[in-house]
Amino acid sequence: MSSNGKEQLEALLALINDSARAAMAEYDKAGGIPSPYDVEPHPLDSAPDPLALKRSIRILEGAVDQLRATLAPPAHTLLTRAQNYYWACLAVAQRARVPEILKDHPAGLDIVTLGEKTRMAPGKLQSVLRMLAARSVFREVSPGVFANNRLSANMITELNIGDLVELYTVEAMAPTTTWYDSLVDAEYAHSYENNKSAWAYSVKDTWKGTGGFFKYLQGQPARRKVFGSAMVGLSHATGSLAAISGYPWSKYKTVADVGSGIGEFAMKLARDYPVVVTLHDLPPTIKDAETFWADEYPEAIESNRVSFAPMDFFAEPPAPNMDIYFVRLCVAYRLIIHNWPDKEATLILKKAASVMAPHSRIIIQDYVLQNPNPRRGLSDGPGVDLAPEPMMPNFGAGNIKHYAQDITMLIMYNGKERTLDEVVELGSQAGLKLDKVWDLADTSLIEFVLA
Ligand SMILES: C[S@@+](CC[C@H](N)C(=O)[O-])C[C@H]1O[C@@H](n2cnc3c(N)ncnc32)[C@H](O)[C@@H]1O
Repeated sequence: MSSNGKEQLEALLALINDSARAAMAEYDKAGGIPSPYDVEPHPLDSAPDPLALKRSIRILEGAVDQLRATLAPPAHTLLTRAQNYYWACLAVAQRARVPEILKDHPAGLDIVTLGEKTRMAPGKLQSVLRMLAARSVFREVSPGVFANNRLSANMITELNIGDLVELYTVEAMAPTTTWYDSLVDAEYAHSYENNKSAWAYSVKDTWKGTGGFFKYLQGQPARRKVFGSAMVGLSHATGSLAAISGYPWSKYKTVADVGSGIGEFAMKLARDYPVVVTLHDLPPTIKDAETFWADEYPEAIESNRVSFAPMDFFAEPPAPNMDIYFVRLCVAYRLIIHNWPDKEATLILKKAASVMAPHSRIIIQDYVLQNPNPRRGLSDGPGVDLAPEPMMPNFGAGNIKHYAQDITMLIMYNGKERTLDEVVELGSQAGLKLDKVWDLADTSLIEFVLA
């Protein structure tokens, strides 16, 4: 037992106090400090890159979790973690569109009316909503009467957080029920092929197609729509739009977004900078992208600031920059490399390296996993922060999204999140060398040039 336990807990308490006050100051600057009983989103909820807030929350959540795990009886902690039905209740509320139903009822709706509107038994729905209200999503304003609050109201803004919740609680959670079976199955256990993931195992008796999750999605227009929309929410929730203001895009003219999805990031980029963007993705997704741009930003199509180039990034390189005036080819990979095991990820990078000009850069935007126990005094790499003592150097639960996303990638694709060293190694296999890391608190931009 540590003799300086008291000192360490006092230090954690001080970190909690300081980081909470720093977070309050950020809210104060942006329209006022929120109350636990707020019913509307705060202006800062939709800010694209609240970096300072995220840096404070990373310390606050990490320190609170360490303090709770130290002081609570272990059996209590293990039981509450094992009984984490929270995600399943979120899935029910989102799929039943409860936040939407409550939107025009600020005083709340009784559970019988909610049951009628969702076609559910009132008693069952009440258990779901009570569980969520106990963790600050929805508010039980009087017994059996539920209203939206700031968190549930955030599920119905144009940031598509509701669809993000649906993607993670439906597609990504379903395979966890047979995850262990896949980990010990003779055919699946030791394979890192994309089509031998825990997700592939979970659908092997029901889906007759071949390939992994993305191949499956191409034949599922409704689920593909949720996926495309959820990526907008993911960009926001991971703060990845910080890449728009956190990188000197004005130095560049052309951006090929490989595995662009519907091109929501590229659209924001094209609105903020005079860049010409090329979207690369599988053919059905590129069709969805064309519709999305025609609806949202037709001027970019009319002025040829966007082109839609269907491709398979394992089979073909991205479009080489054929306009010789544009000497810098910016090839942006966003949230893509983590979907793939090392062999495939290297192949994607090699294809791009083969068409790079000397000034071209490859930017990988991803979480960078930190070694949980690096020696103090040694950073994980240029631009990667370490947590203050006595926190775990990787911020522990303050960075839990990174480790959760690592598990999501493993379950869905046999992919993974990587440490900086692992990403640099992938790059070097593809003939690239690291130029710079841009730490955006949640994600990082890892910038490569030709070796
Ligand atoms: C996680 S999503 C990321 C989308 C977008 N970059 C973003 O950050 O919102 C991965 C994308 O890779 C695309 N993709 C998967 N396999 C592909 C392949 N073989 N060739 C091209 N695109 C592919 C998917 O269709 C999907 O749009």
